[in-house]
Amino acid sequence: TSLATSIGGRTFGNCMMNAAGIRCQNKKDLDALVASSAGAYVTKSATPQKRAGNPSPRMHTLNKGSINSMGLPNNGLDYYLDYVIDDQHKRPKATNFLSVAGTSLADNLAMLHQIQESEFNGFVELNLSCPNVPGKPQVGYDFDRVNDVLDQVFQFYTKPLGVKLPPYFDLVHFDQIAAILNQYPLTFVNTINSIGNALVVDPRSEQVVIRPKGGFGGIGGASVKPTALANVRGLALRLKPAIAIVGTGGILNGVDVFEHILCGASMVQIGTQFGYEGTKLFDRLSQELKDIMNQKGYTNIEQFRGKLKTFD
Ligand SMILES: CC(C)(C)CCc1c(C(=O)O)[nH]c(=O)[nH]c1=O
Repeated sequence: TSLATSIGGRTFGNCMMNAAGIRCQNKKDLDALVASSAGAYVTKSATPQKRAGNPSPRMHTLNKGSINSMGLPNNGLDYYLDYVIDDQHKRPKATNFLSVAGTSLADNLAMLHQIQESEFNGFVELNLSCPNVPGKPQVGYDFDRVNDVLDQVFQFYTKPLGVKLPPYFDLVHFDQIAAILNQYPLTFVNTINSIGNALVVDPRSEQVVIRPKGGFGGIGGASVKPTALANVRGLALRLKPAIAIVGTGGILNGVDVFEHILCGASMVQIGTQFGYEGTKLFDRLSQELKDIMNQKGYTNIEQFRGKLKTFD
């Protein structure tokens, strides 16, 4: 039973990896991912310079979930670029993911130019949940802006690149974002990022649970799985086959991985649950997925990827 997958002509021994932002901010975290049974790793979304991020408490644990407003704490692009290039020398057959989230278009373009000129040969994951011009929603919810960003990026960026999308909740939005993405030579689309600007209240203290943004933050974990599966499926049905789908959101068990793949995901990412369980999560999920595949008579994921049935 093989959990291998391929994206953009690269093969991965395991179709599971971490989601950007969780246990991937420093060398120690990334080394643990390299040593784990995860098929790849992605680095914490990078900005040009190191950032401290928001004041704590900025992440709160929920029952099987999380809310966060971290504020992009990261060690800066140079730190992650050095790490992935060093790792690529050590493990030339592996494909590493480098996440980028500039707080402006200029920052994103500057970082992508630097990566383009470097010897990095892995995948860039461009985080489109990054902020936009004031008065506008995040880039991922401003379709003209998405088009503009990708148009400018692909004027010069020739290495494999994917985008990390926020969740959409309207079928017309699936149509609109897919129509834009299909115009570009994207290697993958990663869906979903946390469900933005949720609010968790502690009825005992009568207070919100995180400090930044008056308590508003992104939700991850079990409660987002139906939205995540809808976005994986909605985009799988609309994107050209050359654009692979990375499924993220609500994965706690092997059956959740199976469902993401059934909806069309070629790779899955785990955030919240990976945060709680650490890298042994990948051993557990791999065994659980293999057990499900054995019960169903599948020997590889291509046999069921995207094969979700409807009633008609
Ligand atoms: C939300 C941003 C801070 C603009 C990007 C980084 C990010 C964060 C974060 O660093 O707060 N948290 C998420 O759940 N998803 C993200 O993409």
